[in-house]
Amino acid sequence: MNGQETVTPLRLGTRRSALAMAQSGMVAEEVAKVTGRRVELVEITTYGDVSRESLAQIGGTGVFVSALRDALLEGRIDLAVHSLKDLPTAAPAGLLLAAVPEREDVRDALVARDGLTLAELVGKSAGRTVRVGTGSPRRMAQLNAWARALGADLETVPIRGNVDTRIHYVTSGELDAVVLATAGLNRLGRSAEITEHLDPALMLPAPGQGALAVECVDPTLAAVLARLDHRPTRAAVVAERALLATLEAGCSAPVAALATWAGTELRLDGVVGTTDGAELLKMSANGPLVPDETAEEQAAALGRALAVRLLDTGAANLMGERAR
Ligand SMILES: NCc1[nH]cc(CCC(=O)O)c1CC(=O)O
Repeated sequence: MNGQETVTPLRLGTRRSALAMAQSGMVAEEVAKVTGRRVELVEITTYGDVSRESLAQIGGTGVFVSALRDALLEGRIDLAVHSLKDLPTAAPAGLLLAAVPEREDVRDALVARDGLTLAELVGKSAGRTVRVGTGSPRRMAQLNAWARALGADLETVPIRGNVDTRIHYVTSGELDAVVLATAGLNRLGRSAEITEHLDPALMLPAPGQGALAVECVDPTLAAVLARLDHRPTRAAVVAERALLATLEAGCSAPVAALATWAGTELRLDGVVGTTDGAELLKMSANGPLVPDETAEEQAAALGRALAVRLLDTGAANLMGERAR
């Protein structure tokens, strides 16, 4: 007996998808190490998992998160693991973002037929439309903008579903390629199926992509879970999410954002566009971050400032404009 069996295990709430289970399993091991407690996974079905409607119809990626948050607030679980990019920028009162562990690969990945890259697909499909599956307006906007600039005959096809379902569109021959997050494929041990890692210059990732969020309610538990926090990752995603939150208040066009570190400088790239790729606005900002207790607020200020510049430069006029 090591004594661990006598204390109640921590209940870690997770979605049931293969990706969520893989992510939660990894975090559970780390949580067990820092808390010295056993961790059991509690599977929670979210509306996003059972509905086949498009994410836009059912209210965005927040549908994956709200059932887990309800379980936390009702005390049915002690902590929850989310993909940070699915986490709405506004959190209900009482929830603590206890840890943002070190980020995985941030890039989007192409899984294409015959091992091809995007450029090869377009080059080898003369006279035929290249069909690329993605349900993400952000990915559609950037793929379509890329194709327009090249005069390439490419069509984005809205698809949804888990990683298996999406890759099956390619293996079945229905689509030429699909775009997925590299991080998800890596965590599932399926990186070998990636045929191209898309350069962020072509396909800027979603705010928070590749990062996880560990949420809980109990401040004592949060203080222990803070040992899983990776500060450079947290500052980066704080900047990206501040940009997203500010843009969400000003327009509803697709948004991409990526903060990267160069020494003590945080560089933030942002993209806002129209889904058809006819307009794509790209801007970046740099901030030397002082690594003190205000680092997160400095990162957030960088994100808000870039969002305001994007809005002033035309993001507010893009399709889907909201009154402001
Ligand atoms: N929108 C669903 C979602 N949420 C997080 C990931 C991947 C893992 C990550 O970005 O951390 C995915 C799948 C995808 O975009 O291919």
